[in-house]
Amino acid sequence: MRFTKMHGAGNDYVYVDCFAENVDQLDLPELAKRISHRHYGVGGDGLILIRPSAVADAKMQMFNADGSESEMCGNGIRCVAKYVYDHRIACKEQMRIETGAGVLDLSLSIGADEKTESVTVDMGVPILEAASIPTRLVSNGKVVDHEVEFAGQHHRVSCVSMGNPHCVLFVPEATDELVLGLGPLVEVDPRFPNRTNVEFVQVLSRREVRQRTWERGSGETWACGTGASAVCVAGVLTGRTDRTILNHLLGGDLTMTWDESTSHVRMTGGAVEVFSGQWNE
Ligand SMILES: N[C@H](CCC[C@H](N)C(=O)O)C(=O)O
Repeated sequence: MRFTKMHGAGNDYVYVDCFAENVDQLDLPELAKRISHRHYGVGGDGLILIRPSAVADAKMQMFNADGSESEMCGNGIRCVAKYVYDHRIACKEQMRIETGAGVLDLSLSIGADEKTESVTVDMGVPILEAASIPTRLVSNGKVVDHEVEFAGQHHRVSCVSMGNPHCVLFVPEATDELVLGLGPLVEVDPRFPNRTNVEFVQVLSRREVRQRTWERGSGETWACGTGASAVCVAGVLTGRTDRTILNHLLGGDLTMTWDESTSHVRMTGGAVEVFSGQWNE
């Protein structure tokens, strides 16, 4: 089976082109675990399948490194768009990609070499109702700077779904103790029935933040696009940041806007193809 390694802001996945490869007989959660392994496999934050779609130019199916499936991946969808354009599956600078969180619109910026340089994704309208995220932190309404106790410590959290669940904590500094210590506890806290992705965010100014991410099913990653979207929304809801921010993640920067008139979140960032190979297991 041929695969391609790609990353968006250092959030790296193993991509399989299912326009060319047949994966029907494979145990996909098991394949995701093995191929993502950084010592025994190709190495990555998970596995993303680029599939034909009946309603869009392509369909993205995404698995975390632990084999669990997620609805959406913001860095992944930019890479899927780049692959679809650069490999001439659809030569369109405006394309639509189907995800577990609906069909999203993407706009590609093409370089002089005829390859995709950056991609803007319309991430849609964030989901804020607690039951739909889902979280049981409150019985109804939004979770915005809500005081919560995790392992005996008090924190303020804001919860946003971008199709997948996020819990955002604004902190003076995103330390290892928080990301690697608290992150895994929040991920599996029973008040998040589907588990959750966790973002630790330092506000640098009203227009600039620094984010570290503990991802559901993959641990710390170098970037998270749905997480950056959730952070953009949470920053506005809590009055900390403007509607357009530059988000510095460990592996690169993402520009985020929560549009006031449409309520849609837009994300712009790079997408990089690193290498291709053949998986022989
Ligand atoms: N890194 C991805 C998100 C993966 C989310 C996944 N860990 C989940 O279980 O929802 C992003 O760029 O949006």
